[in-house]
Amino acid sequence: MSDISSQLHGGYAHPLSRSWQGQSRRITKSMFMYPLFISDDPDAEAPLKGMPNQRRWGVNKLPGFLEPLIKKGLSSVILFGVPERKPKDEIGTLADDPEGPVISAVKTLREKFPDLYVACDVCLCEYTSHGHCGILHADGLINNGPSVKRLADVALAYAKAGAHCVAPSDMMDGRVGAIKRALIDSGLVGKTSLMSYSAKFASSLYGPFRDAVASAPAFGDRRCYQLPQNARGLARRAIVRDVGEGADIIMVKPGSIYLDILAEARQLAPDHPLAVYHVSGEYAALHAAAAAGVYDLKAQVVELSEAFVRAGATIILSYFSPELMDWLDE
Ligand SMILES: NCc1[nH]cc(CCC(=O)O)c1CC(=O)O
Ligand SMILES: [Zn+2]
Ligand SMILES: [Zn+2]
Repeated sequence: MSDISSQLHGGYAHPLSRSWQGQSRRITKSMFMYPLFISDDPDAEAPLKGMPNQRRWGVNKLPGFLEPLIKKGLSSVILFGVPERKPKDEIGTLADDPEGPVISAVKTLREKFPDLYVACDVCLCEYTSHGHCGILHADGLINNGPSVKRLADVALAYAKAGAHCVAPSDMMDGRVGAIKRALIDSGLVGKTSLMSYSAKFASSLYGPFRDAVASAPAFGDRRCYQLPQNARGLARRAIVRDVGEGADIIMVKPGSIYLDILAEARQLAPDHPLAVYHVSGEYAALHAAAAAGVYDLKAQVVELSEAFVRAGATIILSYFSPELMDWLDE
């Protein structure tokens, strides 16, 4: 009954997650999941310097911003919290603050937009004083055990608040199994999808995101937990591991320059929805290149989306989601 491998319902509890179980070769609006930065200032609508057209949104401003996009066909979002008012600490206490940005936004969005699929990124780096994705040993190295326990608590708090999907991006070993176990033990496993950032590489393409959420590590880097750029083998092992630990959706990140890994993920997890994260650095670079006349932005974004789908993606996390709701009508 409570075995991890027997839990399938959470992966298709929502009409949208049911649609992702097919493997369309065509780009559709329902493939796009829009990443949103949520401030703890409820009235924020602050432009982000490295990411044209993106903002840090306060909970009060979010419904007005999203309503027209949902009317045009936006069907899913993924939330990242940005605490600007309360102090960060060593263990990321603010991550599951009941009055914090993510939990408030989940509740608001579930109430205002009953059909919208709401995913929550699960990580500690936005909330820790040191900016790392887990809890640290005294010597500054990642302490995997307590990190996994803390991340499972955070994921559970988001699921309890109403998230359709929890998505751990921290890269600790064993967190997918721990989160699945927490969902089973709390009775939420049948309605909450678990999307794992399985093959997330230590990339130079995350800079604009780290500026947006103020999550750059205060010292060191993330190379001891995110995957080495050359690591095809580790990526394959992580994908297989996360399938075994009960992930409902597998993700590869970044997108464009990891298409080979995406195609491998499709082979290794042929029966799972497969997500690709078209990350902040890719987004910023596309805007810069289009502004320099290298190509037409829409043409290039649609071409890239074709490439993601051709390689096997069924879900695309993209900051271009708002534009795509128009472009895919044309
Ligand atoms: N856990 C942090 C996290 N979650 C998503 C991104 C990057 C997303 C983007 O660049 O758009 C990052 C940055 C990082 O790992 O440093
Ligand atoms: Zn992180
Ligand atoms: Zn290490």
